[in-house]
Amino acid sequence: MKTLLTQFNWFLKDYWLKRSHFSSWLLLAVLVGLGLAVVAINVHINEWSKTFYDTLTAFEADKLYGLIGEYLIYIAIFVVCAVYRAWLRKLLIIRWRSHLTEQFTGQWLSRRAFYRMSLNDHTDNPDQRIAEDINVFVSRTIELFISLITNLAQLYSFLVILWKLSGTHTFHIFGHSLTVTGYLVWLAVAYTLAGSIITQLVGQKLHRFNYNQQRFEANFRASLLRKHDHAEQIALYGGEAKEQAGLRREFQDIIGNWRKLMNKERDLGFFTTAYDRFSLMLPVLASVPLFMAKAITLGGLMQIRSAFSAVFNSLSWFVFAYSILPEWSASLQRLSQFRQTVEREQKQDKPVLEGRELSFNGLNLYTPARIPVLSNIQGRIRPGAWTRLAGPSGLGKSTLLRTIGGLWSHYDGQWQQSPGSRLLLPQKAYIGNGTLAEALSYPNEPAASDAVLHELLEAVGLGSWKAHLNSALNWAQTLSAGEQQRLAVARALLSRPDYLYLDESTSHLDETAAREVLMLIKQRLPDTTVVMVSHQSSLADIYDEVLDLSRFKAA
Ligand SMILES: Nc1ncnc2c1ncn2[C@@H]1O[C@H](COP(=O)(O)OP(=O)(O)OP(=O)(O)O)[C@@H](O)[C@H]1O
Repeated sequence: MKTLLTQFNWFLKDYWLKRSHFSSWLLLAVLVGLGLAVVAINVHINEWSKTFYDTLTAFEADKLYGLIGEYLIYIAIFVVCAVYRAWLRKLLIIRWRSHLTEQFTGQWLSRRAFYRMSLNDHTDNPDQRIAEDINVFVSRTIELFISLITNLAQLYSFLVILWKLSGTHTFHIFGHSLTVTGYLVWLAVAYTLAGSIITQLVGQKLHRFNYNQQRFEANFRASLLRKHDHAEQIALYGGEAKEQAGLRREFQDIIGNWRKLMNKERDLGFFTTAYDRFSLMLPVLASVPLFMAKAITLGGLMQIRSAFSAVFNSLSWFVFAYSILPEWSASLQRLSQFRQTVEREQKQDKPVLEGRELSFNGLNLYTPARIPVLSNIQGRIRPGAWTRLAGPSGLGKSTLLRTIGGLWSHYDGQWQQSPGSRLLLPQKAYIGNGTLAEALSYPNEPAASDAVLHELLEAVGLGSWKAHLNSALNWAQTLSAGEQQRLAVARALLSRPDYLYLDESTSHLDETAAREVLMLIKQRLPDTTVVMVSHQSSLADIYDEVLDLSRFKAA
């Protein structure tokens, strides 16, 4: 409980205790005000119903018009308050959610936390945390808070009314007499409590089935998405039948659980529907003794009925709120854990030691599970030269490139680099959505003129795509693997880094094309220090130096 409060406190401080969010406080105050206004109107309507039914029974037709007019005014105010309450609540939700989403995505994407988290299998899915949990947490917090105040006010107002209307009554049961004050209040409390306990008991299994249903639906969706992402490979293998069988199997889980869920809901429905329906008549039946004794009029009976129903609804809300608290606290916990993981990963970001050149002095590399990869690496990379990292597959060449590229933090010992920008081109370039000009300029916005980009495309061998510079195609699907590598080289030429790290970045090109592309880099970026990994042995003359990492293989 204490941790939950501490976690919640962070979210309060982060948004609600900042001066800049004063307008959200105003919004919240208006929302609470509208909720209280709705309660006040309900109280008036409750009093009105007594007068109205008493007027009816007294056949005072001339008074009816005035009463109907009064009712229409109440309804008009009620409608405006209720509609704006829902509208403003949504406005407040989207404000707080925007702030948190900005905050979470910003933190997650800063200091490479997102990259390190992607290396750990056990880290939560960011898509669920950022998209789903923030939404659940924000909506539930606001809904719970506002309805708590409104329901407390409604409960108090109508309990007072019901208490007054019940008066003190003496019941005669089996020869005994029992005098009770406010008996309708006790009846409402007992009826709601009994109903809620039975609903909880019958519906207990529903939670599990609902949870499983969401899980199975998510699995099915993810599976469909995988087919979309790997459409080409599946089509090439002719794996359609196998995939359909897999989808059918996964959908069977949905069907199986759905059946269990609908049966359980049916069982619960028998009780809850009867329970709700009966709650409409119960106060009438319970007031019959007062009515028969002429202690109350028909108007009084109707007033009791509506007051009872208000008390019943408010009490039921507390039970409902209690049942959604676990969902709320689970989203709060998951968000807090995600936030703490991001903070921890950000702290892993190690500052680069500045020196005169790129050099290693007893550098030890590990896997995220702390298994040694390379130990005690020594050496220097000559500024402006081209150095190839050599060694057998799986030795740790890419890991070293990731380290000097600023991605890998699982190391100790020392390495240093002279100040300057760096760019790492992996084997497979990332190409997001957008135009070819945007893909070329990534991660910056296109700043170069079309003429410059046309020339660049021509230079890297993508001249045939010049006409499509401003077309938004699915470039990751459209360009061949080799063309994607050419595009990555074009990006490097555009951004002109001081350090360029090439991790098998020409592996999809034939050796002549690879040589042309590398020579282009040499020619256009003569001062850039290049460190590369390549298995294309015929390119040996391209490098000035070779750093053989085999001797640093971890024991
Ligand atoms: N994210 C990771 N989690 C666990 N182990 C990893 C991770 N990344 C790399 N490794 C391990 O570290 C070792 C070195 O991998 P690395 O990719 O650096 O080798 P490499 O020399 O570049 O190999 P190749 O020439 O085949 O590309 C391998 O045993 C690999 O399994």
